[in-house]
Amino acid sequence: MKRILMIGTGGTIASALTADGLEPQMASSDILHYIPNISKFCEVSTLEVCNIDSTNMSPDIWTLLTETIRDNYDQYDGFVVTHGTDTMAYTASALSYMIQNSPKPIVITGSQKPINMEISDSKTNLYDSFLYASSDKASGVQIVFNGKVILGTRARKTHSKSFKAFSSINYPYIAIIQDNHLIQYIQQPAAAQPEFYPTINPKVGLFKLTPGAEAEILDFMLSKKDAIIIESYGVGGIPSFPEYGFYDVIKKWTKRGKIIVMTTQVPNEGSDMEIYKVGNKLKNKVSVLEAYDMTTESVVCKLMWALGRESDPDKVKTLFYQTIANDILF
Ligand SMILES: NC(=O)C[C@H](N)C(=O)O
Repeated sequence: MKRILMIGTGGTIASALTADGLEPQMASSDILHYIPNISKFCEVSTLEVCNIDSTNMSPDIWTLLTETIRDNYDQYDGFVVTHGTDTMAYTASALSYMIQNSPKPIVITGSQKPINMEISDSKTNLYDSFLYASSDKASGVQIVFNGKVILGTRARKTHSKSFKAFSSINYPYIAIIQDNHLIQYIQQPAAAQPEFYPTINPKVGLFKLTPGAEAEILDFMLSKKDAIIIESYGVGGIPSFPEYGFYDVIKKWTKRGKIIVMTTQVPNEGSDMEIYKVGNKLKNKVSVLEAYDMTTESVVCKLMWALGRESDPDKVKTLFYQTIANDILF
């Protein structure tokens, strides 16, 4: 019998309807009562690190989650974290960098409808998550949702209401679960022991380009943060007319040691800045990094992890381009 630790954080799966809308209220032990059949294959202990709508998720809670899993690691065979869907992809990315090469599965799940509603995806998602966390083939960090197992570094919320809330970006599903049967397509590489990195640097920001966007705003953001991700268009570039001022702002702050990563707002296939002149100059004359096939969620969390370990831009660059949990393969 597998021993699984269920860690509650809140979200719709733990929510009840109040006069002001849905609010997380249920403890993990209450949620567990809805899926008695899992006792056939696992024994579950429960705890909560918080009980929040995941809109309130923070890097401090990621540290707490990492420490909780680290402190309980030896006592359990796997972990199920219940979480709101809104920032679940960020937490899946964060845990992929903060807990690396885990031989034991760390599964994150949640739902689009509360567990006590007549029509809800909660019970299936939870049951599937415990099934996956109890599998000998599972390892590392992943989201289990709507019958799909998505690598933590590749998940993105792509539907705000329907049960198929998550997609796997630029990477296949690693497994599917159909009628309680697990079909494992890809096994994650794991080490004998995981590495835990509970300390991260949260001073990472995101600047989304829109026609008319002002370099002044980017300048302000770079004055406040240690790293900025620019979510650009297409395969990547920056408005290049000198009067726009973007090139000068980027040059000024990279010279001062700030990290700038270019990524794309296009959901699939990633960046390739060298294709167009608007990106090429930036890539080759200024030391701007590039996200390639990584998700924006992973870029945010990878920078927090890398900046938590190093401050020298060359060392951050080396960590950034290192493939971790299959996050960058381009
Ligand atoms: N489906 C959900 O869980 C959404 C909720 N607002 C949350 O992220 O906590």
